[in-house]
Amino acid sequence: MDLQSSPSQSSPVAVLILAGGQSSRMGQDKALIDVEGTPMIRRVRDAARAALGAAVPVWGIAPLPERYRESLSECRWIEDHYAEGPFVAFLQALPHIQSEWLLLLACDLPALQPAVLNRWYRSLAQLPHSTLAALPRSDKGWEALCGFYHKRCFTSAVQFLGQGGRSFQGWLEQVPVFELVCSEQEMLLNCNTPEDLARVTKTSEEHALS
Ligand SMILES: Nc1nc2c(ncn2[C@@H]2O[C@H](COP(=O)(O)OP(=O)(O)OP(=O)(O)O)[C@@H](O)[C@H]2O)c(=O)[nH]1
Repeated sequence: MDLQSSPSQSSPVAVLILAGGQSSRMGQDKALIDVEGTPMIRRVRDAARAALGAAVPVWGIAPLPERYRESLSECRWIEDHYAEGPFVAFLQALPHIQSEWLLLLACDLPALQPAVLNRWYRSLAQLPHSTLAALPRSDKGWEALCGFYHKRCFTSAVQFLGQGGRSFQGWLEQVPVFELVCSEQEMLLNCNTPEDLARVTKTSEEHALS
């Protein structure tokens, strides 16, 4: 697996959005579904920018980047040559992004709260040097696709890949991860099914009315 690239200019933090996979539970490409009139992938980008500043570099990785270019124009796209899931996509993107911290986000997180992402980002400066990732937890375990990774994690992630590892959860069991407090668990909702989508739409309509 070739993980080389020409590195970009460094910045303290960047955002990486994952778009790809099968969307088999949704039955159509989740990234492009409108929630409150905005494609889900753009909502994710907008929340990240609101949290980290409009100038934060935003990257996307997808097997077919052209599918998303219109919805996410001001984004640097990387082609995912393997389409072997989120961990392998993340590893392909890391050599392109030289920021100290990377906020990794799935494209199917329509309820992200910028204030929470901002609070998490500000907490990173206090973490021990050994920390490679800072993530929230849910009852399913680490929320690997909604949190921060330090650039030092690359070596360990490549080693894990070399041992045949392909899953975030397996890798995260082996590295120092800091738990980000998340009492706002509703923002971690992955919109995977038409039922999830109906719930998100109903919640946003209720907020609009209140
Ligand atoms: N670039 C890239 N992103 C992926 C890949 N597989 C999944 N993703 C993204 O990872 C996130 C989580 O994906 P999942 O919901 O677990 O999987 P999915 O294939 O999209 O959906 P299902 O078929 O319903 O499981 C979403 O943002 C997907 O777009 C992949 O192979 N490459």
